[in-house]
Amino acid sequence: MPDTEFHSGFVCFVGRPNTGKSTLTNAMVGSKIAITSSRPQTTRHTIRGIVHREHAQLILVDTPGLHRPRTLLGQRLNELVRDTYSEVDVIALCIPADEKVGPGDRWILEQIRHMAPKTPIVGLVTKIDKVGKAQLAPQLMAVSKLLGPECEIVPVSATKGEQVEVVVDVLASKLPEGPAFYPDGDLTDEPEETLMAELIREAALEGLDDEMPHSLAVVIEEVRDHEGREDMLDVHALLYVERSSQKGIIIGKGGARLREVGTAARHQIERLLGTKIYLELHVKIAKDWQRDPKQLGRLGF
Ligand SMILES: Nc1nc2c(ncn2[C@@H]2O[C@H](COP(=O)(O)OP(=O)(O)OP(=O)(O)O)[C@@H](O)[C@H]2O)c(=O)[nH]1
Repeated sequence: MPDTEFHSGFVCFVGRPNTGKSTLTNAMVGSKIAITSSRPQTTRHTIRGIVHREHAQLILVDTPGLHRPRTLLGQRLNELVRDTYSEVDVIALCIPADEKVGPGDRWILEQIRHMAPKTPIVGLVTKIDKVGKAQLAPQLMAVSKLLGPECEIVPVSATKGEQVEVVVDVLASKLPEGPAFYPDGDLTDEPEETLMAELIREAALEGLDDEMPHSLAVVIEEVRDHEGREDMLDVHALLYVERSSQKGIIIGKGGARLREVGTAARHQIERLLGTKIYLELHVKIAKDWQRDPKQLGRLGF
């Protein structure tokens, strides 16, 4: 009997670098990018995109990268990663069609199994347009052998749009039954600016303690074409904090930290938009902005 229930939930893509996770995310989401400030309180994850279909809503979340812990900070990060993996409803492990299954894939799988033993895993063999059928068949078998017989394997090409809907359907089938978390119409208003602000905010909070998140707001002041270059955008953003001590923390000694934040955020935004950007960040103090309705309005809350 066909399943006519609506399914909704959280999905994350994992895999070695360059395995096609972002490209597939974009192919699934299309032009719809989530307004992350409206994320449900049930999740602390950054939402990369929301896939709306008649029968399902998939919320694609970002997961911090896995790494071998060498320090206390490393351990803490891994705890965060563990929480993320165990909170999503399905994990999609991406392995390219044209690269042999290797120790990197096995290590990632071990980590996932260890951190989220109950979360279903789906194997995605990506970039299938790069290989012929003769090469694809053994790769599907190799991935199936890696994951075990209980896991579904889906071949896909994000760039050619082949099998993308099959990926959506298979992932959707692993999600719990339930209503959509987000209304359809929520997703398209100024998605890029909101997401840019969120990526900058994320980069600025990297490694800081729990207090700062509530005190930091990011506003995109201006986005325009870079003079003389069609392939580049200028983005000006303001980071609002509540106290001068916080300003110091964000900026760092001699501005070093802010420069790192800028670089990290720029990479993320360039990846998202597919264009080069010139990112300019300024930090301002807006005292008690959280409690001041006028300031809140200005900051877009
Ligand atoms: N031919 C082909 N190339 C692809 C496909 N999907 C991704 N690529 C290319 O593979 C490279 C890596 O893709 P990404 O989507 O950035 O990979 P990623 O896993 O998100 O990479 P990280 O951010 O490093 O983890 C890019 O050059 C993509 O254009 C595909 O379906 N076919």
